[in-house]
Amino acid sequence: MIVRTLEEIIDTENNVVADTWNSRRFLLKKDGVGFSLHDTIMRAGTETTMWYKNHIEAVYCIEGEGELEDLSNGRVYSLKPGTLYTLNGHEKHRVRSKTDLRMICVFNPPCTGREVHNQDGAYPLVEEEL
Ligand SMILES: CC(=O)NCC[C@H](N)C(=O)O
Repeated sequence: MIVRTLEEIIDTENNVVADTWNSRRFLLKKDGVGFSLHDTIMRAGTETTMWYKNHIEAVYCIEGEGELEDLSNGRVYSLKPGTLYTLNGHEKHRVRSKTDLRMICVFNPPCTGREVHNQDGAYPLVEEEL
């Protein structure tokens, strides 16, 4: 069994800070459970364009207000606590945060730790052995 707390992660390298978000990474590839799980804050007043070509990501909003745009068809959805989106078609998308948005993010295949978006908005696929 793996038991972790946010307090334990916050001052470690598993709190990954990028320009518009920071991601507290609770479970990673090395944990061997088949997915990674992150508690992520998208900062108020920012927008982030992403395109997870190599991963499926599910995102569950638990705090804040914002907007999600599916850039494959222009549809716009509001984000608020209780909203889940899943990029099962690897859709290019954009998140606009009106307030800080707190999102629980699950990735398959799991992230390995330090990933931040490349120029396409993707995370590279790391094929390292455990
Ligand atoms: C919602 C979203 O994808 N935010 C970007 C950060 C990423 N999900 C992460 O936690 O690594």
